[in-house]
Amino acid sequence: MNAIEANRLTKYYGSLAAVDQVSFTVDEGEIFGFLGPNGAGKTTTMRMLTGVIRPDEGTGSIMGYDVVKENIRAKQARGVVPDTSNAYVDISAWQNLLLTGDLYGVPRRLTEERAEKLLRRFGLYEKRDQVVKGYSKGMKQRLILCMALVSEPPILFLDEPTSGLDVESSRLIKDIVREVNKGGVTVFLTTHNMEEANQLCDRIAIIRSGRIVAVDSPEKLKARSKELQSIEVSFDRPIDLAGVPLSGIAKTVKAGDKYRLYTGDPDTVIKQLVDYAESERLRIVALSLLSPSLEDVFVELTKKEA
Ligand SMILES: Nc1ncnc2c1ncn2[C@@H]1O[C@H](COP(=O)(O)OP(=O)(O)OP(=O)(O)O)[C@@H](O)[C@H]1O
Repeated sequence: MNAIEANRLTKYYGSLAAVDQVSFTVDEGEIFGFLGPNGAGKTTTMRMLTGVIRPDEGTGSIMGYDVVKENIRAKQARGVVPDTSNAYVDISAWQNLLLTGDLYGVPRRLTEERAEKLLRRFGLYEKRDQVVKGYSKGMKQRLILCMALVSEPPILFLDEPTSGLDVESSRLIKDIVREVNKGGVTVFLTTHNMEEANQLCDRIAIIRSGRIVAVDSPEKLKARSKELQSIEVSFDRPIDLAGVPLSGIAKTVKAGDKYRLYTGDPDTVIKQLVDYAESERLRIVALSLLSPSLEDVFVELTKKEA
C-alpha cells in the first residue's frame, strides 16, 4: 500500500489552476520532498492532502483513506506541521500538547508520557509551562512539530519546516525528521530549499506552475542533467574568457575571479583550456570539474518556457 497517493489533484483559484493534475505516490517509510519556487502550488497540494481544502478534481489518500470521503480516518493517520502556526499562544506548550492529544483521542496518561518525552527531545521541557506567546520562532516551530507527533501518526506532513529559522532550530528539526523516519514514519515535506531536499529526501517531486515536472531521487535528478556539468577555472591574471573561442560550451558564467563553463564534454574543454593557458603564458590556479548541483537541475526544470 502507498502511504500517500495523489491522483490528478487539481485546485483552481478563479481561472488559475494553482495545482493542475498532480499525481504521485509516496511509499511507506520514505521521506518525500515537494520542491518548487514561490507560488508553484506546494502549500495548496499539501492543504488538499491534509484536509484543509477540498480538491476541485482528482483524489488523494493517506494510508489508503480518501482525504475527502474518509477524512476522519485520514486525519488519524497524519500529523501536520502547517505553514502558519497552529499553536494557541495564550496557553502553555504543555497545555497545547494535551489539547492536541485530546483532539486525536489519545488517552490522557499516554499523551502526558509522550509530551514529556517530546518536549525533552526538543529542548522545550524546562519551558513547558510558559505561555507560547513568549516563545521564539524556533521554539514555536519545535512545539508545532511536537504537536504533530504526539498522536504518533504513521505519516508526517511538514510545510517549509525550517523556513526562517535559526541554524540551531533548523538543524534540530532536520535531525528529528530523520529520527522519526528511522522509526518508520513516512514524511512528506515541502521546501524551496534545495540543500534541505538534497540532505533529507529519498525522492523529490519538482513542481512548477501547478504541475509536476520531475519525480526522482536527488542523485538521479542530478544524473539526468549531464549537460549541466561544469568546469570551474581560474588563472593567475584576469582574462576575458567569454571572448575566447572554445568549443563544446553551453554557457560561460563569471563568478568572482573564476569562470564556470557548462559543458556536456568536459574532456575537450579541459584540453582547450590547457592549450589556451600555454599559448597565453597563463598559469591555471584552479581547475575543477563539478557535477550538477540539485540547484542547477532545479533551475533548469523550473525555467519558464518563453
Ligand atoms: N486562497 C487563495 N486564493 C487565491 N489564490 C491563491 C490562494 N492560495 C494560493 N493561491 C495562489 O495559488 C498559487 C499556488 O500557491 P501555493 O501557496 O500553493 O504555492 P507555494 O508553492 O506553496 O508557494 P510558497 O512557497 O510561496 O508558499 C499561487 O499563485 C497563489 O497565489
